Amino acid sequence: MSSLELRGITVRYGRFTAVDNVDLLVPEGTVTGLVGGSGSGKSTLGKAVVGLAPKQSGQVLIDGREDPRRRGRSPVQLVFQNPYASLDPRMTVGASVAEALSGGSGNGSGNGTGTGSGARSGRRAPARERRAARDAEVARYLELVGMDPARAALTPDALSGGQRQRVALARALAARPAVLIADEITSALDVSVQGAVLNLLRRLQRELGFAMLFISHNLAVVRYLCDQVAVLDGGHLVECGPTDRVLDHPEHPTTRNLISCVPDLALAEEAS
Ligand SMILES: Nc1ncnc2c1ncn2[C@@H]1O[C@H](COP(=O)(O)OP(=O)(O)OP(=O)(O)O)[C@@H](O)[C@H]1O
Repeated sequence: MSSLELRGITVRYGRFTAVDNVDLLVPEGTVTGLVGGSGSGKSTLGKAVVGLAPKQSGQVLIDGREDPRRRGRSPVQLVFQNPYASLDPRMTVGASVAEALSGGSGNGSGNGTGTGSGARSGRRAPARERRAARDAEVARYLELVGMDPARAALTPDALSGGQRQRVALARALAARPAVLIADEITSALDVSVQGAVLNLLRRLQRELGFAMLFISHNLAVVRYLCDQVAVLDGGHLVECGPTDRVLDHPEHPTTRNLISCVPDLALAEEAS
């Protein structure tokens, strides 16, 4: 299990500061919800963690170490809001997931989901065997996210939004992340499949034990999924604490304001 620690992260777009000196710890194996109004800097902070936003200053630490790349790849995976944009339309589902697998067959590292079928003896297996091992591993990741492995041969245009988001998750998990950043991953989906994807994410997070930064507008979902909540306002982290404490007894006016916009949570707070 791994932790994610952000120290003094600042992101500027030209002269505009989108994220200002943010410190945040996502303890190992736990989920932190990142909430805030529109434009408060949530996505920018998530992108800065994986180097997709221009970080002016600050450090991203995994298990206390900066940039601990494994096999040349980042231990942090980001799943975007839009499953239609996050997959290459020309690649089959199987090829997409296979691309994310580290070095072909499993190495038994990371979250322990590898097959262990690689050439540890030093002898390189014939191409046919390597392909079969890779296909088996792709099938396992598709099964992990509740998809029929027979769909590996399809391209994304043959899938529904919910199925595409499952493929995007399978792809992220195939990279065996220590940390997953989920940026509004259900907001582009039909309400009827949002619950299924969230249940899946909760189950996988518990089973595989990765740390997760869960970016969301939806405080009810944050309550369901997150151990702690961090609140952004104008690029500043204004409040952070255990989920029940922050949502039931908010200390900052921004948090109170966010809660007051959700009728059920506002009533729960009034009743407590
Ligand atoms: N590439 C960019 N260039 C310039 N400004 C940007 C860029 N990306 C984001 N911003 C600005 O940075 C601020 C934070 O944007 P960000 O997308 O991180 O907010 P957010 O909290 O994720 O909002 P939302 O919930 O609406 O997605 C906004 O004012 C936005 O306009």
